[in-house]
Amino acid sequence: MAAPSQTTAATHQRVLLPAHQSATLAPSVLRLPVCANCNRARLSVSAAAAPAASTAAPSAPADGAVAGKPTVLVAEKLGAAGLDLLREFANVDCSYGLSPEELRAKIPLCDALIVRSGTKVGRDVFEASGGRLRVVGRAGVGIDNVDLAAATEHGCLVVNAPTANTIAAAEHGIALLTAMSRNIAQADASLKAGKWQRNKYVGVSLVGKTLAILGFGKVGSEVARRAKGLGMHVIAHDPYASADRARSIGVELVSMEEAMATADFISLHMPLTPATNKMLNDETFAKMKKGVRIINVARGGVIDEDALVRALDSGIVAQAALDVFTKEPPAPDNKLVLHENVTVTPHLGASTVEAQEGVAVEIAEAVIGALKGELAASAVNAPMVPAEVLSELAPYVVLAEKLGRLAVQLVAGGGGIKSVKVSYASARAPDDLDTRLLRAMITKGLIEPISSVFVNLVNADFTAKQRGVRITEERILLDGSPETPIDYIQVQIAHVESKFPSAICETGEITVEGRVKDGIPHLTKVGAFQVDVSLEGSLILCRQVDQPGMIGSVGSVLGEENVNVNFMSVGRIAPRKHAVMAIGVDEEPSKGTLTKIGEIPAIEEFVFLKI
Ligand SMILES: NC(=O)c1ccc[n+]([C@@H]2O[C@H](COP(=O)([O-])OP(=O)(O)OC[C@H]3O[C@@H](n4cnc5c(N)ncnc54)[C@H](O)[C@@H]3O)[C@@H](O)[C@H]2O)c1
Ligand SMILES: O=C(O)[C@H](O)COP(=O)(O)O
Repeated sequence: MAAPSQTTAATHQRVLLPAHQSATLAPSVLRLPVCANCNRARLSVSAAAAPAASTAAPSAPADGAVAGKPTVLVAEKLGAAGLDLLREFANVDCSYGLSPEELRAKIPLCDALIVRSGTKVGRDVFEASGGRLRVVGRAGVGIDNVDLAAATEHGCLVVNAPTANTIAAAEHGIALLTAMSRNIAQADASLKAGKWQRNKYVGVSLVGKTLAILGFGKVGSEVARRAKGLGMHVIAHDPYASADRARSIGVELVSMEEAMATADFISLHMPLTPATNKMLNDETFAKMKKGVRIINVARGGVIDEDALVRALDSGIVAQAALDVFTKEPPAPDNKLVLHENVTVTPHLGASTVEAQEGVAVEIAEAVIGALKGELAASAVNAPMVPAEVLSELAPYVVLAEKLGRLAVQLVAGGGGIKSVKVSYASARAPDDLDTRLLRAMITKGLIEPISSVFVNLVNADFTAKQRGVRITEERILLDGSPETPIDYIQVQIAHVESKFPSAICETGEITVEGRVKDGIPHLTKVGAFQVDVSLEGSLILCRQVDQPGMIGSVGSVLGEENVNVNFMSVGRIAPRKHAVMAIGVDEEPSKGTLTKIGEIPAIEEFVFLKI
């Protein structure tokens, strides 16, 4: 018994077509999404899936490069262990300190780009790449220097190295905290200048003081642990952090207001986003305890730097210790850098030998995995689909793409597709079935045959929305065992005519439905007609008067032309009325063969579909 359940409106888009994407796209971008060797999930950004890199602008390998290997441009210094890993798999071009123009000139030759925080990877870079760039690896945490929207629009995966520099950043935060509170940098400079100023550099103690951590993520929580070890009272503000996790390390989560009002020290550890941009400003400084001390190893942009100068000058903020700046490097006359109550370092938070080796390996593995087509655990702009889930969904992924391909080929006329409904029939609870990947593959199947756009998991929703295609998803809850993830998938296109009118069901939509049988995707319904044909090779759909000899007539036309039939199935409404015959063929029949099929008297309509 079937009961319709939730309907989810997916948001979708029309793509800004990167110049490269010619009609020579690899025909099937995502084959089997699980690597036979390592059983790890594969994502369709692999070399085989690449949008015709060879047709993209210049692609000759650089000097010493091996043809056929992907090219990785490393634009900022990366640890040796990471470079070694990259060189085993790719041609590696280490070009540090490129100007924006030089980067744009090189990027059309590159499949992947690795940067730290010093390289801006803006829309111009993706546009200049001509579509060849498939992965941007950020060798570190913050991805505010990468234009994620542009990356997504160009189907380019962005991965980062989220864990390897956490401890280094936390240690640097503690180093700045202690150095600031004891005036280490100022006293060092004074002594080196020949002065002995013991009275000037009296510090403040940390024990018993309140430290407010803003951003209780990986770095923030490690700073908290260490500060507790120094005897500080630690509170934290983070709208998304778990109170249990905070409690487990003896930290109380508080409101922003409470953090402002009670902290003697404030340490910043949130990402730079539109919401955190200039989060500390005149208004927030005014709410702080007079004489507060600020530490920032997050991003310069989370502080309004002019407001901080004013707060320092007025004495609201006694001292600040900054590793990061809105503009890096800051201008030589930057007032904060020159302020006597400010301790500065040139973005050194991640700069330990250990962290840089770790980050290099972490990002090299992520980039190689992404180039191989594996789903990256640290993908920033693609949905995370755990490998186990992907492995289970593998045959349905193939089915989803093929149903999309079939459905779109059944559309007649140039009105365009506006509305697609996808129904997943399953005995699984809605929360237990992740359909993002299937939706992406249906989108790929729907869009690639009618455009030169390369669709992958990264840009599927964007591409559909850009093309004005609204895709809604529906779950049909079935009774039965939830062991099989999906019983059938149905794709319906509304408000269009069909070149095979029998594909339009009673409610007016082009309808195709499929199931996975023994691991093979099958087409099981066209319009109102039940059929059963495996989705391999190509497909001929015929509507005919149900009468003896039809299979033989069509079969012999195909046989005469040496077209091998791999599957045949007839679905009919009632005996001797109308029937739909679905014929799977290994070879593409010639036009003449198709004309001959059309001339068989009982055939009322037919269509040839490439799967
Ligand atoms: N200086 C350096 O060299 C260096 C090194 C590593 C990380 N970082 C920076 O440190 C920051 C934190 O890194 P991480 O690895 O801990 O990241 P993370 O994602 O683990 O933690 C960030 C935390 O900030 C929280 N957050 C988001 N918006 C917030 C808001 N409005 N108010 C309060 N909290 C908010 C999130 O919920 C999350 O818990 C990032 O900006 C990163 O770029 C700098
Ligand atoms: O976000 C980060 O990981 C840090 O800011 C480190 O940046 P870096 O790689 O430029 O040192």
